Amino acid sequence: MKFDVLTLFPETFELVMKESIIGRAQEKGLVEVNAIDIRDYTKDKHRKVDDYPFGGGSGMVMMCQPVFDAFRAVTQGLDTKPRVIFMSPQGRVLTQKMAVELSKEEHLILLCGHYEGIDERIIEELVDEEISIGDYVLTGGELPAMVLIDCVSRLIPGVLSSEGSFSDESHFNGLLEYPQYTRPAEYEGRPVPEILLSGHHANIQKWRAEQSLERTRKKRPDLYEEYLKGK
Ligand SMILES: CC(C)(C)c1cccc(C(=O)NCC2(NC(=O)c3cccc4nocc34)CCCCC2)c1
Repeated sequence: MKFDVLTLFPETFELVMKESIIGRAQEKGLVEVNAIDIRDYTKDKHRKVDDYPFGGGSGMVMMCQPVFDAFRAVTQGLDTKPRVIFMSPQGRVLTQKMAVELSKEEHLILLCGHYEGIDERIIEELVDEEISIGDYVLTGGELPAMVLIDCVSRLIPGVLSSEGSFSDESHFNGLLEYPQYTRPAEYEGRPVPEILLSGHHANIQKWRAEQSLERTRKKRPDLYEEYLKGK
């Protein structure tokens, strides 16, 4: 899977994307993350990438030319146009189901906005779909792009070393995780549920399944509904 990220802050990606599982996945050649600096494609002698909005208003808007030319640089020579995703508050909110779909792509181009936004003609012409990571105000699309890369990369075979455990991880079946404990068995007088120390694997699995269901029903009734529908 190749991610080409069009951004004004490529160094942010280099730092985050070489760490942890994404870094290892890149070393294994399973995932490639290229941060493309939109500013490298500006034709303006002052390397301008933004300008005042037509119609007035506060803030600046990202201009067409640098983004169009960065896009062309990434896609030139390719026989198929990769799927272009604009990380945007106006997009469909990212879910695990969408991540599974995206993980089947070979090559994704992610576009990150900044300032007050991007010129609409970029969206009309280049963008296939807008995806949001959630309803809150952010400074740019960079963190959302890293969130998308993280959740999609984990789904690529070979990226997660413990592939086996993935299947029983509760988010795989859409439920919240059961409570987790580790040593010591009693911490400052606080015990670990007996069942987990019993060694009865069938009972432990049953208890965990009940805990996942109960927690999801209580904390995320929306996910619980989804789960019941999917059963
Ligand atoms: C109603 C709501 C959602 C609170 C809202 C309404 C109006 C504006 C924003 C907002 O944050 N504008 C700033 C902006 N955000 C994002 O890029 C962004 C935000 C959230 C999730 C995202 N997922 O991907 C990208 C995301 C970064 C600078 C360039 C313009 C977009 C938010």
